[in-house]
Formats: sequence, structure tokens, C-alpha cells
Amino acid sequence: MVDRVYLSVEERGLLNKILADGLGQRGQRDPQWSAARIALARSLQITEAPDLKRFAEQSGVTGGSEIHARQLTGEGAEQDEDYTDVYRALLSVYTGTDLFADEGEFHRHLQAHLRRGIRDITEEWKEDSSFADYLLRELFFDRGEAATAGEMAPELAERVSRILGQIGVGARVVETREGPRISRFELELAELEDLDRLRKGLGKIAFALGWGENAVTSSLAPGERRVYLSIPRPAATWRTVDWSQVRDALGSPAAKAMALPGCMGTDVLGAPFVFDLAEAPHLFVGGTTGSGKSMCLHALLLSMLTGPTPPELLLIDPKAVEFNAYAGNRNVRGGKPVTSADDAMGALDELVAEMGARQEVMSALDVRNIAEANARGAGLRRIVAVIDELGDLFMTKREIEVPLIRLAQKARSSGIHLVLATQRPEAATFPGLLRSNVPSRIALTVQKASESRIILDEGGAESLLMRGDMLIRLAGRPTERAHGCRVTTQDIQEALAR
Ligand SMILES: Nc1ncnc2c1ncn2[C@@H]1O[C@H](COP(=O)(O)OP(=O)(O)OP(=O)(O)O)[C@@H](O)[C@H]1O
Repeated sequence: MVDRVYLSVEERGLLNKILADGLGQRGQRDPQWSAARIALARSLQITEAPDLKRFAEQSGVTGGSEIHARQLTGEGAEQDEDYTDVYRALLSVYTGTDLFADEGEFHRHLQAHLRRGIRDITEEWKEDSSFADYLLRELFFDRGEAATAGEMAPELAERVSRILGQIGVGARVVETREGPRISRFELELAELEDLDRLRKGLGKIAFALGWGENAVTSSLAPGERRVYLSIPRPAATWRTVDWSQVRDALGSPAAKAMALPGCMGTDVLGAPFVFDLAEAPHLFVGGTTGSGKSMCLHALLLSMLTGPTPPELLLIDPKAVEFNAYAGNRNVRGGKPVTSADDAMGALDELVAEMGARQEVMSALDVRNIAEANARGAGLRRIVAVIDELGDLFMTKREIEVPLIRLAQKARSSGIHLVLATQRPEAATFPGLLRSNVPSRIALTVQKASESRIILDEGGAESLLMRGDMLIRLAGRPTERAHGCRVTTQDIQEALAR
């Protein structure tokens, strides 16, 4: 018999919050299983099994509490209230093992799903928003497709072949690959003219599959007459990428060789997307509210802090919300994030002065950049200034443009880098001189094609799918699509505790 599952104090707290604030069951007696079943349902939506080590281990739950199986699965209750075998069957399919035969394993998987579901709800449900709306959006939206996610690829391949025929493109599907959020088809085109027909027909393919106009994209693939066709999947079938997966990628020799390794998530096929901010050398990040911009910035900050030589971070946050957790960290310049426009101006002026001092050191050593200076023992540490939200800063203090432009123009060689983020990618927030000196860009979902063009000099970001979906254009490289990883408050705390 399934005995019980264990929860930490925080996890139990979330269940109580769902009951009281979400389901309005204030004062009722302990119907905690109803909240727990919602958390189970959330986890079961994700096609990948939860990490057993992380979510089923008992060690992290000291001081926590237990939920009995009879509450969770209805075990031992009347026949039509006992869902134990339904859960057992579901989890057997999920894991590919017979969980009817192994009670302990069933227990472990049940607990892992419950705890992952609680983790997801904690991340996704904003306290001040309606829980009913959250449930509708996260649990029930596109439920039909979610249920058939496993069989989708061959069925989709047939549909795609049929649609290609309808729009007059002669093509053979050579390979199908499922990324975390996108199905990618490699096509071999019959004739050269099929390339034009395909490009012109992308809107029709999207329309036929029920997506927005620019949701389906194509790009050239290696090999004769080969192209990739990328088709998004419904949100309920996405595989979430966690920070822990990204962090592992930063341990690779290639990433360790970078001066400022950055990884915000994966490419469309799920491989970590790692780049060197020192080569970027300045980055502009734009995306509408809820696009995942904050998570993207946290992933970038954690990547740099996890690297072999963490830089000094100047954090500027006029809204005084996003970077609070970093206060007191030894890598933060001045010990805490800067929140007022006047202090931001002062801090950036100091960086300009620091740049001047470093240039003198480099000229005395007769070297061209910080790497060469450090090879001669200069001991200069890289500095990264991160501003979230640039638009607010410009509104209260336009003059801040002056030190920013000077840094963007000249700070690269002295090891000072800028990351400028905004919710409002407008010409006024990203003016000409700054634009031309900040060559690397990340566009998360934006509302209009014109905003995409401000960030990337091209459209496309208006058709992204929120939640960290992004287009990255690094200096000298073509635009690439990536999916951000999820960064939890715990991830940030763990990284800062190092
Ligand atoms: N990479 C991701 N994977 C899964 N969910 C994500 C991801 N990025 C963001 N989300 C979801 O989107 C929500 C909004 O993300 P985030 O707070 O980073 O957006 P934002 O653009 O900074 O919005 P705001 O400006 O309103 O803070 C998160 O609470 C989370 O649920």
C-alpha cells in the first residue's frame, strides 16, 4: 500500500495558500488533498519525468509534514473515490516501468510529481492574480493536444507533408526532431523554386496549423536543397528547462575558457546556448511584461557568478524589485543594487572614471586590452553593469545617456560591459549612438514588429511565445532562437551562497 508522501514546510505552506487564497476555502477543515491533486495534475502535464533525486529525496524535508495516500489518491476509499490505480497506471506509462509491481517506486514517483507540481505552481501563480485564471491558463489550455503529445510528431509530419503539397512545395521530410517547445522538420526540396514557394507559404502553413502568422519559420540546413521548418507546439507540451541543467553546461571546458560565460537556456533542440559576454561585448535585452525578461537576466547573472572568475556586478534597478536578493553579495559593487536615478548616474560616472584609470594602466603596460594587462599581472577584474529598467531611468534622468554611451563606445578593452534591459523597446529608450555601440541583442516576446526591429533590426520577436522564448543576435552572428531556462528564488539563493 502507498504509505504517505513527505513535504517541506514551504511546500505545505503553498498548499495552504492555494486552499485559502486560491480556492477560497478559508476556515474549512484540512481538505489539503484537493490542493495536492492540483499540484499533481500540474506536474503530469510535463512530458519529461521529474528529477527523482531532486524531488523525491527525503533529506530536504526536515521539519516538514506528510500527506497520507488515502488523502492524495483516495486509497482505501469507496471504489469511485479511489484513484490509486489511475495514478499508478499514469505514472507507469510516464516512467515506462510497472509501478503496480513496485510499491516503493510508485511512492517515490508520486512524491516527485507532487513536489515538482508545487514548485511549478509556486513559480507560475502570482499571489495577487486570480488562481482560477491561472488554472484555466496553465492546466486546461490546450489540454487536448497535451494528452496526445506523445503521438504528435508522426501525425504532425503527415499534416505538414499534406499542407506542403497544397501550397505547391515539392518536399520530402528527411528528419523530425522535437525540441523543448518546437517540432523541427528537415526537408529536402524537389526543386530550387520550392524554396521561394516555401518561404512565401509559411503564413499559410501557420494558418493551416492554427498558429499566428509568423509562428512557423524556415532556415537553410546543411546539405543540398535542405531546409529546416520549425513549428511551435502547444504550451502544455513544452519541456521546461531548469537552471540546474544550464548550470551543468557551464562546467564544460569550452564554457570554462570564457571570460564571462552566459547561458540563458537552450537552442530550439534543447542544447544549452552558451556565449561569452566579454565578446558580445555589450547586450541589449527587450521584452514585454511577462515575456521572461527577468528570468533571462537572472540566468545571465547566475551564469557569470558560477563561472571560474566572477565579475564585479553593478546592479541598477529603478523599480527596486528584481535584484533585491543580490544585496550583500560580495560580487555586487557597492554591496547592494542601486535604485535611484541619481545614484545610478553617480555609479555610471564612477565606471567612466574607472575606465579611464584602466586605460592608463594598459597604456603604461603597452597592452591593448584587459586580458593582456592581466597576463602581465595587472589584476584587473571585469565589471558588468546590468540595468533593469532602462526606460524608467531615461524617463527620470535623460542625462544618464552620456556615461552609458561613453562606456558602450570605449569600455570593452578595459573589461567593463553593459547589459541594458527594457520592457519598452522604443527609439527613445535605445537611441542611435547607444544602438550602434551595443551590438548584441536579445529580444523576448514584444507586442509589435516595430519593437522587434528596434531590438534586433528585424521583425520576428512579436511572434514569439512568451515564457522565455527569445531571439538572440550576438555581434557578428546570425539571429538564433532560444528558450530561456526557469530560475527559481532557491536557485538564486544557492548561487549567491557560493
Ligand atoms: N524560461 C521559462 N520557463 C518557464 N516559465 C517561464 C520562463 N520564463 C518566464 N516564465 C514564466 O513567465 C512568468 C514571467 O516571467 P518574468 O517575471 O521573468 O517576466 P518579465 O518579462 O520580467 O515580466 P515582468 O516585467 O512583469 O516582471 C514567470 O513567472 C514564469 O511563470
